[in-house]
Amino acid sequence: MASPSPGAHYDGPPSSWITSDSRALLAAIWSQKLTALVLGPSLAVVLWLFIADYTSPLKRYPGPFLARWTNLYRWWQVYKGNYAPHIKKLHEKYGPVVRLGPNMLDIDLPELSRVIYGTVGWAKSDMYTVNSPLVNGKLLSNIFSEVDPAQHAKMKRPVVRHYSVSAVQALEPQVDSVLTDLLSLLQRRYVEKEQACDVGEWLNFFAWDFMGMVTMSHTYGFLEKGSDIDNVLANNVKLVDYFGLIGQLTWVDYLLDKNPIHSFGPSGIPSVVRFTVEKLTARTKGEDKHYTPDRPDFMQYFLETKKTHPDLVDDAGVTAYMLVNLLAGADTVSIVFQALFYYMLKNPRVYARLSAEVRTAFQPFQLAPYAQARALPYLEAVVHETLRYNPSISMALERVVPPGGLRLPDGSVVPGGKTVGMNPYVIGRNRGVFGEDADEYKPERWLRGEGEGEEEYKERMRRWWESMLVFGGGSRICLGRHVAMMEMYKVVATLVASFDFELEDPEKPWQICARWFIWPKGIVCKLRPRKD
Ligand code: HEM
Repeated sequence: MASPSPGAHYDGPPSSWITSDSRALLAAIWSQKLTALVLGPSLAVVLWLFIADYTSPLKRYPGPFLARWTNLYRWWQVYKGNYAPHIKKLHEKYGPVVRLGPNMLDIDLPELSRVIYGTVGWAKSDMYTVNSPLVNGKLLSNIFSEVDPAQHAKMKRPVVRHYSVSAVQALEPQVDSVLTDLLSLLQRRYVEKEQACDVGEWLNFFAWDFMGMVTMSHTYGFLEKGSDIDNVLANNVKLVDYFGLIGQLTWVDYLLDKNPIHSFGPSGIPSVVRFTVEKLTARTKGEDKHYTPDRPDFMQYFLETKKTHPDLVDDAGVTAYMLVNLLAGADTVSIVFQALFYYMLKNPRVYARLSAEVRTAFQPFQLAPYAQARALPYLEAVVHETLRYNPSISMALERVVPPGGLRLPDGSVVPGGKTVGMNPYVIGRNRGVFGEDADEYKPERWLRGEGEGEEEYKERMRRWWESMLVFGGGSRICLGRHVAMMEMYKVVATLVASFDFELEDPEKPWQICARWFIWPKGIVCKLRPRKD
């Protein structure tokens, strides 16, 4: 019998070599090997999952089955785009504490908001680091994304005074100039031409141009163009969605956006970055034609900070503060505006009462001064109710439990190192705080009730605001909340005093996509000159 020589063709042993007995034997050996190969690791994984679940200190907290083992459950809910409403349903099913991941609890206990957001030592979770780019191998955090409380305090200290009520009131002329543009564009394009107007889209253009104006005395030009420019708005949605999605699986960020070989992350908004840097360069060279010292803006405030805190703020720091303003302040306000117009127009009672109040105070096309607008009680009620009912943020504001743990009202203790968070949407609809009708849009709840004493009313308002997390809380509370309030009061009062609005199809609901933000779409209206 010739053995096959190296390199020669070999057809295998003659079939007569393999008897049926040896075939059966071979098959048995292979099936044993396969069984060992497949079943062994599978059993090990199942055992590991069982042990991980059994020994987890969070095992007592209820939640969806898959969430006990993987954050993919949360990722999937974000991906589906109905996050906040879904989490609310989970709380209705499981109670105030829901386990949303192997190490994460979503908590609907407003009485704990002061503890989680208002006490020292509660760091933001690593979800936020997705928001910090990797530069030369180091995370470049910003005032929103920094997770270390001490580092965050260093970033906040130099700029916090520029967001105070008085600093913000000094920006009012900047608001007026963009508001004037909005009014005349709506008048020319829609009222005079009797065309249906996608009000949501225009409020979004306004919110972005407004942030450009208060930040660098120059708009990006969305209103003038009447559309997106360089895909800034579309890419920004991708950027924010990436944060919401990959924030659930932070390690994936190192395979995608922070991949050292090639980044697969979202493209970002390079033209906005370029525009911001150009404006800053022009200002520092004294060549900025749009800036006059009698109309301050945030860039000027931040440049002052560079002088007062040279150890903490350089040009890159000024650019970062400006960019965070744009990214944190445009979409958030735009979403609340859109929700306010949608719910106001869906509820004729609300629209009638608001327009009666506003029209008594302001003439058509009069730019409502902030001080006067915020003195209108029903307008205030509508703004507060919209913030409660439809906060811009759809996800929990995650924090890491400090080493001492978190004691829950049932006596259990969530150990240090675990992640907990409250969702502004869920908390805003908590029946224990806002009443059995918390799921209804009803601005009247913010007015003083019949028979309610002044002190009692003030105490209720204090309690409600303390519970609501629409602007976050404690040392990480939204820096721009006074800016947002000024913008909302002035814009709503001015628009409602100027035009009659009517939904083009009152039966057609808007569409929302709830990931990190609750993106609205489809608020198409007929606009007419104000009748009375
Ligand atoms: C209705 C509008 C707004 C809403 C609902 C809102 C909401 C929030 C929330 C919930 C946080 C805290 C996030 C967390 O703890 O994870 C936050 C932080 C922040 N917001 Fe706003 N925001 C709004 C408008 C603005 C505006 C207009 C600006 C800029 C002028 C702004 C700038 C910031 C900044 C800089 C932070 C980070 C603060 C820090 O960590 O120290 N926001 N915002």
